[in-house]
Amino acid sequence: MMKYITEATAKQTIRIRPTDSFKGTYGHITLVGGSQNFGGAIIMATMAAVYSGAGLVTTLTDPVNRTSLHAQLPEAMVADYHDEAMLKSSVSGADVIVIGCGLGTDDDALNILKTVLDTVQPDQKIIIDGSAITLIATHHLSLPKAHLIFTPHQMEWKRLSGISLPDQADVDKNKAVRDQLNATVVLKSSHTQVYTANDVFENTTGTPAQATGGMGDTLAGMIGGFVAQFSNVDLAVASAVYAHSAIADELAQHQYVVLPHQIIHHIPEFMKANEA
Ligand SMILES: NC(=O)C1=CN([C@@H]2O[C@H](COP(=O)(O)OP(=O)(O)OC[C@H]3O[C@@H](n4cnc5c(N)ncnc54)[C@H](OP(=O)(O)O)[C@@H]3O)[C@@H](O)[C@H]2O)[C@@H](O)CC1
Ligand SMILES: Nc1ncnc2c1ncn2[C@@H]1O[C@H](COP(=O)(O)OP(=O)(O)O)[C@@H](O)[C@H]1O
Ligand SMILES: [Mg+2]
Repeated sequence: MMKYITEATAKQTIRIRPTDSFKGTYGHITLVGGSQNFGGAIIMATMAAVYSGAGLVTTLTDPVNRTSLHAQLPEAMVADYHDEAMLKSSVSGADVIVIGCGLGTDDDALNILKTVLDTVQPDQKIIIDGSAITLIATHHLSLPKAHLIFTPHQMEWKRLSGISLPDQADVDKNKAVRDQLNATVVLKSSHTQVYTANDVFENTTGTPAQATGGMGDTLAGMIGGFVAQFSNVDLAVASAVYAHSAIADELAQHQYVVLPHQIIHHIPEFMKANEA
């Protein structure tokens, strides 16, 4: 039976911070992505992770993106994703990895993705978005033992699952592929659904004002931030999906279009209003 993601989901998840805590309490995220052409995607994902409250954030990207990322977000550490030793150690040191936002699909991107998938350990959580999903589908890459969270839009889900867009309305078909992948699947659309081991949740927030490039990159970073901080992974994913679109709904009351960076700036306020 379909369950719904509501304000109650967010309030059940977002916790008042204990006084006796420090940055290590809130998780270390490593994000990997941002080719020379798609730097904006990894900047939005990184900002979303930091504004969601992740304790420590490291971004591995093409060096051409370093200055623009730091100009917006001095809080993030940045390294070159071509440096394989650095890539491996940054992945090993993370609680949560986010890969694929603006990664692209060329040979460099494929090699970087393979290195990350080879390095991930079973106790880690990895959010697989955008180009990383396309690469896994195209090259039939095998998946690591880890907590896998895929965040496909409908075309990416078609590439990964083989399910046509009309057939994606069939929850049982999506579920069957989720079971094969043994992953959490966030199937993004105007009514985003979250497939977990035991449940299917449908989001109740969202607006066509969100239909703009970078919106999914922002969600991937938010999911990373929520999963890094809140121990129930399914609730953390569902709450990030809810918050991303609830903030957009609020802004869309007065705006024709809502930009990803505008959502990002409102995350801390949303979390404060819903902490419990
Ligand atoms: N500023 C930046 O740096 C940005 C960087 N980005 C990065 O770019 C990379 C590629 O990601 P991508 O999603 O743009 O391309 P891709 O996977 O080929 O999908 C496009 C194809 O799928 C279709 N399609 C798409 N959505 C659909 C849907 N919901 N339902 C149905 N169909 C849908 C679409 O159809 P069409 O629009 O042509 O009708 C088209 O054929 C990725 O790494 C991402 O992070 C972007 O985030 C933008 C901002
Ligand atoms: N009409 C809509 N209503 C609600 N949400 C939408 C709508 N259109 C797009 N979105 C949301 O915007 C995001 C788009 O993700 P994606 O296609 O990966 O964007 P990008 O890769 O450009 O960042 C998803 O979270 C999706 O749910
Ligand atoms: Mg995307």
